[in-house]
Amino acid sequence: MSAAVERGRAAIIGGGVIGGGWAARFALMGWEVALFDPDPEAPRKLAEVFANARLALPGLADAPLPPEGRVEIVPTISEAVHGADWIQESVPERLELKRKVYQQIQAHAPEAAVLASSTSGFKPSELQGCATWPGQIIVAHPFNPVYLLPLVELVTTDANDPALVEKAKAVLASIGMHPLHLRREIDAHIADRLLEAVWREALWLIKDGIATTAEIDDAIRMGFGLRWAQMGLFETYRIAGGEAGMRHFLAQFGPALEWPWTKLMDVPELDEALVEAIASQSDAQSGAHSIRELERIRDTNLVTILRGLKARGWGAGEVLARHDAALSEASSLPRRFDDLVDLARPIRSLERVVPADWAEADGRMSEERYSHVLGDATRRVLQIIASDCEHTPGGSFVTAEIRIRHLGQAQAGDRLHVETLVNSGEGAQLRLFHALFAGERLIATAEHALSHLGGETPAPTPPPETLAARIAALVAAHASLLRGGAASLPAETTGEG
Ligand SMILES: NC(=O)C1=CN([C@@H]2O[C@H](COP(=O)(O)OP(=O)(O)OC[C@H]3O[C@@H](n4cnc5c(N)ncnc54)[C@H](O)[C@@H]3O)[C@@H](O)[C@H]2O)C=CC1
Ligand SMILES: C[N+](C)(C)CC(=O)CC(=O)[O-]
Repeated sequence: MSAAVERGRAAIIGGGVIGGGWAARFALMGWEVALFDPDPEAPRKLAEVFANARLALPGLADAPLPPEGRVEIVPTISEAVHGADWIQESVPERLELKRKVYQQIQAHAPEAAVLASSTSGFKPSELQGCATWPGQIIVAHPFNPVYLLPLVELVTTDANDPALVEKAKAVLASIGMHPLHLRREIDAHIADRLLEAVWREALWLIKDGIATTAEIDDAIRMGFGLRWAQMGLFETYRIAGGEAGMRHFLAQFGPALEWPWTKLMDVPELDEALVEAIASQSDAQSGAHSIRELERIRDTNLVTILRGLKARGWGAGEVLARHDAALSEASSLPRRFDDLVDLARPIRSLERVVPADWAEADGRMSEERYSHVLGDATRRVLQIIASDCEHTPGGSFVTAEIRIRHLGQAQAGDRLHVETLVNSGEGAQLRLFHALFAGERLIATAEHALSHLGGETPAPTPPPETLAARIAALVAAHASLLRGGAASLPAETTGEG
């Protein structure tokens, strides 16, 4: 679904915590962004959100990304929404303000644009109330940080054309999100209902002097919060029921629901004393870091967790894996031998961004990641050479030797690419030459020697005829580049400098 969506133009109305996150997600996924916010501080805040988002979001992908879209802060709503395909309203949570803003938006917006609200609590029918075109308005409720968390609750009404709803789902999936379409509208949607329940109990625990903010956070992050990151409530409790599963769990723990464990129905009064207790405990817990520092810590942790889930193909990791597949499909990197239109060019064998969790404490990409990236480039070249060919069962190339020459450094968030030459292919042996760039800077070269194993015997054997012919064609085409200095490879990389 996601590969089919054209990148378009997003208008972001309100550029605070949530609007800034939307702007970053759209722009980093290649959309043009126009943002309107009357706050004179909005450009500074937006620049800081973008700096953090650039370190975090692109590194979620193990696939080539589109170039970052242009971002413009404009002085009026009409300029922001002009020509927009998607309009995301993220102004403060006040119904009258939101309705006023829709009047202004709809006086200038294209009728076909989706007008989505980030509201945490209002139902779409309330937002559609006095609108010029109620059918254009939906709820797309994201989670902070919008540029990393995939969930977006999509809430619609009968006033919305099903085609507009499908378009909304496709756009959200194309920017790496997981649209959860609610069966019907309800105050505060699904996730905030759950969050509010936990929040209310937490406020009571502080008010009653049972726990501090730090202790409550430990109770979450050392235990059930970790479980919830990968399985939800029900799958987790199914396992907790033992071999008899959910029925046994309900029989054993269901009666507890009637015990006086919860204060859910009572709302603690948020009086001065409670506000002071929460705020001062929170200062003691986390005040040593600025909010931007906390955001960076949170983002790196989330990137690490999400990438772990992606490696397992589970939960939010499945969404990331699907998005990677769509990004790869949409990229211009060669995948098949026929994609090598001009054999006499180096093969563009990798494009990716350095993820936050690949960096040392000072931000530099750690040494083992050079081998990782260059290994991925080798794998891609081997896939290209072997594409659409019949394989000898068990036949494959294995690494015999890798020599890496370090020439510079990459940082978290840097865009990497690798250009590869095939420098020899005698018998069972294959040698590749990689040049690794961070942006335009050459940061490493590598020689990768491989042997072909035939499958039936452990001894190296020449690859099948078609593969051997392709390798020979590439060796011949690349020979002059290796001798004379490739057009897109600096002379020193090919040993001619
Ligand atoms: N903060 C959160 O954790 C989440 C908030 N939301 C929802 O997102 C929306 C925005 O919330 P936040 O970003 O947290 O608030 P915020 O206070 O950080 O940002 C709101 C922004 O809107 C701007 N603004 C005010 N009037 C405006 C107008 N007439 N036109 C354009 N911009 C205007 C403000 O200058 C401010 O920059 C709310 O509906 C909220 O419920 C949704 C998910 C999470
Ligand atoms: C506190 N909140 C209701 C604004 C939270 C959300 O809406 C979602 C989130 O990011 O937790």
